[in-house]
Amino acid sequence: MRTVARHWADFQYEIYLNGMAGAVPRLPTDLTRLEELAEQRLGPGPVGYVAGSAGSGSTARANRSALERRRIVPRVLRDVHERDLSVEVLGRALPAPLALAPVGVLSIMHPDAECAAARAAAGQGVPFVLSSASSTPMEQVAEAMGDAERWFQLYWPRDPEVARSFLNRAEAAGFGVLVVTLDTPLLAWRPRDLDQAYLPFLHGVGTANYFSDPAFRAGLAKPVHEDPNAAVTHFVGMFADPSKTWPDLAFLREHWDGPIVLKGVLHPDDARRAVEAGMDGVVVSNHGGRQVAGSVAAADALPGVVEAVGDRLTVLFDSGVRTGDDIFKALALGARAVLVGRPYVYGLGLDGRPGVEHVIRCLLAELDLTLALSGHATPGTIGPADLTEGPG
Ligand SMILES: Cc1cc2nc3c(=O)[nH]c(=O)nc-3n(C[C@H](O)[C@H](O)[C@H](O)COP(=O)(O)O)c2cc1C
Ligand SMILES: CCCCCCC(=O)C(=O)O
Repeated sequence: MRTVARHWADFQYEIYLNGMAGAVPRLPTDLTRLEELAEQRLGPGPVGYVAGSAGSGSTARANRSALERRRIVPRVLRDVHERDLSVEVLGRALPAPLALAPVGVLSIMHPDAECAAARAAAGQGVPFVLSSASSTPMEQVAEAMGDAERWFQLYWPRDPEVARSFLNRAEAAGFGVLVVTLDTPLLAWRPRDLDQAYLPFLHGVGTANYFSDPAFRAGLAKPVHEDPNAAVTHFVGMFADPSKTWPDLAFLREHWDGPIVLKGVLHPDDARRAVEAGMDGVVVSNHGGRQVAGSVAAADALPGVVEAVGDRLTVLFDSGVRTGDDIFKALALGARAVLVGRPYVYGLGLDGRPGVEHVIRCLLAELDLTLALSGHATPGTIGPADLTEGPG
């Protein structure tokens, strides 16, 4: 089950060695600088879609301040010479507690889109979570990844035949974990997209899994290429179903053999219901602040969910992770692993597959060093005692 330990911090030495030969990294190693660079190079439409969040952005800001407010209390003299970031998640041996979050429509950022991001993840051994709303059909992404660890994110289609078809296709294409996103039964009020009237799906971008799906196409009067507008309209009506309730999860359990993880859980009672429904995990997430404006910060919700179900479910975390120390803090609050969204999307936009690799390597090198400098040799020894809450 265990993976061979990788020396993530070696990336630091690689960078310095390259520097002796006159080369500096193509992208900044402070990943918080990527958004601005991406906006300069790619323009406001696509980057506005990626960077944007719900309402005035208060949830996205709260995500950051909830992580920044928590401070690591380093320990010394603990023999951190040999380190191993590997963890077991949902029965899978991962080289580090990190996965790439499901992000739709990656083709707005780079023509190689999901395949480039998926190859980068595969090369680093990090799971890639493919969005239902990808610009590339799931089978093509699977082919790009070989045997590498891949999970499929479901936007639960209104039509059960389409839902069943997605699950069958994902299973057949080797996606091992189903991540069901529950926080987006409707698209939130997102002023940055509204002000630019920019929504790629309405142009048939990010609809590849639907337009390639036999059950979806069976609902169209004409083939997609003959009437693309009708296909888009069908997609908009199909994409999600706000009338779903907890008992509906039985359908997914019935049609998916592997682990099922519910994404977008913030309340301990919802986490308890996930246990009752036979789910395997939850992602404590507020969708990177893109859904409920004024929502609780994901890092503030994490301890309550861990306390409620941490001994019965795998608790994952996302929303606001930008650095290795953010990952450390999420682990200290009880997450088993974290998902990262926007940083890798900016890396993709700026440099394709190498840009995504850069982001993964920076995050994990920084995590490795943070672990060592805080007195830990493995993620397993990190806990709440490693954190304090600083002022403001
Ligand atoms: C442009 C964009 C598209 C997204 N698309 C999806 C999606 O298709 N499915 C999904 O479950 N989450 C989606 N998310 C949310 C991410 O999975 C994740 O929860 C969020 O990005 C984490 O926050 P972070 O960006 O601060 O890391 C999207 C996020 C962004 C930024
Ligand atoms: C109408 C399709 C909406 C897909 C939403 C993708 C997403 O999760 C996000 O933008 O956030």
